[in-house]
Amino acid sequence: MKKITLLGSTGSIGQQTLDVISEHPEEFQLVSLSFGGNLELGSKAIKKYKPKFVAVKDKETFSAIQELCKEVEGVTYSYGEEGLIEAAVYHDADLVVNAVIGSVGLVPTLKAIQAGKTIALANKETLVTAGHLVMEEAEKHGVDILPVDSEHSAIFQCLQGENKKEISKLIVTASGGSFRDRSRDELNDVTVKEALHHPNWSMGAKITIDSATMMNKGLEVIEAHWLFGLPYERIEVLLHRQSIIHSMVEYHDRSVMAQLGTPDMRVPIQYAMSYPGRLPLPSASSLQLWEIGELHFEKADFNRYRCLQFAYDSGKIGGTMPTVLNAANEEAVAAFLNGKITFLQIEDWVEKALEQHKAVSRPDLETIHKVDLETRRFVGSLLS
Ligand SMILES: NC(=O)C1=CN([C@@H]2O[C@H](COP(=O)(O)OP(=O)(O)OC[C@H]3O[C@@H](n4cnc5c(N)ncnc54)[C@H](OP(=O)(O)O)[C@@H]3O)[C@@H](O)[C@H]2O)C=CC1
Ligand SMILES: CC(=O)[C@@H](O)[C@H](O)COP(=O)(O)O
Ligand SMILES: [Mn+2]
Repeated sequence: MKKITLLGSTGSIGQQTLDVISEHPEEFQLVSLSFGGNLELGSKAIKKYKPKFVAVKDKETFSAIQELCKEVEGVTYSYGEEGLIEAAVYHDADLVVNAVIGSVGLVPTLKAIQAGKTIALANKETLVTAGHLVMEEAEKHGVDILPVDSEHSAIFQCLQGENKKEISKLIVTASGGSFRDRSRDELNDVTVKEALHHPNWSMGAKITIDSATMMNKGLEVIEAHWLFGLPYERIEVLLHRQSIIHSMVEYHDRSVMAQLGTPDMRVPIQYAMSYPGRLPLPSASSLQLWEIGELHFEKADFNRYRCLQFAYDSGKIGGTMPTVLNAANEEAVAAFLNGKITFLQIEDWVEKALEQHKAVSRPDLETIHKVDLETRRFVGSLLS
């Protein structure tokens, strides 16, 4: 029986992680969870899974959730950043599924690693903003960082039993997002509703917008760099509109390994949770390639998807540059979702934030926090 902590339990990945736990009650027990402010889904999970520890975003939610779940005995509640960290290091858990959104996931991940927990990582912003700190800490504490992101899970699966030294390149597939069939000129007045309509995946709002700008793929290139230790020159992005091939690895004999499946995040979530073994998932659809008929591929266009170029450039510069990329993008996406800026202004804001920053190499946690905050302030000032 693996004892699980789930950070971000009310989100898209969080809810699918709960589905996986429900499919395998004899394999997984939820002992600690966190959520932000979604009292409906939060209380439902507490009543069903009866965790021992619950952390929420703020004091108001902290009071409300205790009232809503007063019949569930033996639960300790907490809130705020400290609460999220307490949930992450909860003593009885073996594995932490980090499914929070944004760089708020960084410190809980570092603390969970220091507490010796295995990490199933969906929260890619953690690796983008401070990948070197996370990987160093994982190495130091002998902790596995298991990818949940579908592309990285695919690569990880293609690497099983292979020698990493024999990899020639990683091929990360990209759907192209909500606006893949529109030209740049047609993006001037797209709406939030249109942007939130991903062709293949049902996901949280922020990642769906990232997918439409292709920043998601940029963040994933940086994520792959840290998880698999390859230089950016050997990480390629390939447009593949069906999201059936989740990513590939080319070895130096030119053999290419791919992982395929219907787009269903429960598969990579469960693989990270069951690793090194596999568990059945009968409710997932079986891939019928004859129904799909053809798989489609295109070269990634860096002029069309400027955020992809920004991500490669930031990753190659390294240091605090990806921290700026991530913080500026988080702020810009939130502003777009709140109707304050247009879709194309997202990339303008990110570009301006990157231009004004002088990268600091090998930043410590304090520097990461400082740069993250300064970037958010800078980007905020672009509105006024
Ligand atoms: N969705 C997907 O299919 C995929 C997602 N990912 C990655 O997984 C991560 C989660 O994505 P997704 O599930 O879509 O996101 P969602 O927005 O659906 O969920 C985010 C979760 O984090 C919680 N949360 C938000 N802000 C805070 C905060 N400040 N403090 C504590 N908790 C907070 C939310 O709580 P509440 O809602 O209660 O406020 C919610 O539980 C992201 O990094 C994303 O890039 C990767 C691959 C696929
Ligand atoms: C499901 C998943 O892992 C997402 O990151 C997904 O890949 C988004 O799709 P695109 O960014 O390829 O549109
Ligand atoms: Mn992905």
